[in-house]
Amino acid sequence: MGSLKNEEEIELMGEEWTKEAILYVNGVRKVLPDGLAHLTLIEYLRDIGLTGTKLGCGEGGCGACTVMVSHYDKKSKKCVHYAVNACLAPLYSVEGMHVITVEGVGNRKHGLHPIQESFARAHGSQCGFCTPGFIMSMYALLRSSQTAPTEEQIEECLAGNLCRCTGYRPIVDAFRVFSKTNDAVYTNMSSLSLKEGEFVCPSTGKPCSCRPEIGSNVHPCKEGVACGRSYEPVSYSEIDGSTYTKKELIFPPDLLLRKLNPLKLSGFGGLKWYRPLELQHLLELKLKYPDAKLLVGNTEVGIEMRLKRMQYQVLISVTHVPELNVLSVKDDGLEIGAAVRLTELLKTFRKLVNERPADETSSCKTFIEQLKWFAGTQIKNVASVGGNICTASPISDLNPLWMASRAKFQIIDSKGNIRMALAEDFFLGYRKVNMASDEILLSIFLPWTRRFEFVKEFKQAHRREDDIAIVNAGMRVYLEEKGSRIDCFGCVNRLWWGCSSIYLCIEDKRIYHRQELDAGAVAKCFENLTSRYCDQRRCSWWDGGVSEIFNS
Ligand SMILES: NC(=O)c1ccc[n+]([C@@H]2O[C@H](COP(=O)([O-])OP(=O)(O)OC[C@H]3O[C@@H](n4cnc5c(N)ncnc54)[C@H](O)[C@@H]3O)[C@@H](O)[C@H]2O)c1
Ligand code: HPA
Repeated sequence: MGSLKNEEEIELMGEEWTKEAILYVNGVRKVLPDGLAHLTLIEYLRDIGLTGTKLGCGEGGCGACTVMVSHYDKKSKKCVHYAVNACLAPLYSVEGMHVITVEGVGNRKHGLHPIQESFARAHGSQCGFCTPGFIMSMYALLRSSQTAPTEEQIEECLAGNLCRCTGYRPIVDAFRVFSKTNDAVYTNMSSLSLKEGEFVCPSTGKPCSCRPEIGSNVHPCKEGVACGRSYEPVSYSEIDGSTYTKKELIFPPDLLLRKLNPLKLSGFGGLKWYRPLELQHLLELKLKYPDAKLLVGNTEVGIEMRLKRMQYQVLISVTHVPELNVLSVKDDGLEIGAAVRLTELLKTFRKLVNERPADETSSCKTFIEQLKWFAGTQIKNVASVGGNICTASPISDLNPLWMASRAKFQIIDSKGNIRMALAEDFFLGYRKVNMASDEILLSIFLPWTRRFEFVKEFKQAHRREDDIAIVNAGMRVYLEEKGSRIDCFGCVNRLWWGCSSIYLCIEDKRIYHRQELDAGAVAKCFENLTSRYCDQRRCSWWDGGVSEIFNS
């Protein structure tokens, strides 16, 4: 092994690595010293006295640690704002960014922010532990929305925040005042949908039987006695921030002008942390440190290091490597860089589904559906497509879909040689993939679906949102003249991961011929498949036959 000096010299070839790291927290510039690579963002925030951000589960599941991160996106020339779990974000991952915590949103001394005020008035807070996280999720949604969000978007942004006191109703009520509510949905309701004695309540906008006394101006709901509601939602104009004296924190101009640098920092126990800005330098690092862990969202590695006590000596954050962030629409499909975040991917799929012929986007639709249940917004904002693929976890919600969609993975080695692997050949077993130690995943190619080809997702978990699958699957139906076939890929109860060996082929030549095809027939076919899994699961599902289905 060469001397430290020689190693340094080799590392410093090519790129000008620097240890200069800065961060803005609630509008205040902080210089991040070297030596903190082992710290998470929440540890740092609480160390500097910002204890409003709470540490709950420590694995990105409860949202108590939610903060908002903003950075300047050179491609779109815009500042982007998003919620993240500070418990998983490595401190240096937010270098050059602006972090806003609940303290930066508002407080009793300088005035509550309208979000906080509405939350308090709706009794959204009880024990208070989860409150900062809810406020920050909502704050990030409002700051990143061009127009008022819909109620669905509000619910979606809260899927990664847990509250064990309120039952969520007061929280949703508190935030509802910021939404674009289509009152016509309620007020134009046909009288047929109202039961006798019911009318549309002017207070709640929903059917109820609390009609005011004739001649009385007082509506019972206004007094908080009818409809079982003690809280009446107030309109946004009532919470106009008149008590909010502090201005909204802006994106620091300093960060707009700042040039990003490749980082080489360190942490406790000799931990090395790199942030290359070019693919070539990433490959060089991988050649030099074959065991280095690549990081994007750290939502898997962070758990491995903290909760499973796994130790890595070299971490390479690949978030800023341009080739890994490609999202390119081609004639025959979509190319997705391995570091593309799931939120970005979701946005792209939604756009494609609107723009392209329906035939081509069956896979895109199924990814949109599955991503709803994948994890909370904070996780999707940072977790990458490649991180999920390379983890090759048997509970992965997306990997069966890549296989069913005939996706191909582009893999590059440290010398720059590129090869392609079919998704269905890539997964070798429990957390094992077909990739050598000097190789990394460069991108994913998702082909458009063909005519008469349909892809569908399936996930069965204990709880609908933000939970680990017991069974999940990706299925493809392709209808051909000579009979049709269904290919199915999936995993069962974390115990088993089959990939190539579970290449399931259930042929149903009886019903599905191209001529007979309609959307209903395909839906029925998927329903049969999924109910088969569910039934099996209910009756001592593993021993009782699921393994048989998967191995047949
Ligand atoms: N914590 C949660 O609540 C939660 C929920 C859903 C999903 N997830 C995780 O989301 C992860 C995806 O995102 P992430 O970006 O946070 O993962 P990550 O940064 O933790 O990296 C995960 C793994 O993928 C490897 N990796 C990443 N990019 C690679 C590349 N281009 N080539 C080769 N290896 C690469 C890493 O070295 C690491 O082993 C999944 O692995 C999944 O476990 C977490
Ligand atoms: N979904 C949910 N949780 C996970 C996944 C996933 O795909 N991978 C690891 N944890």
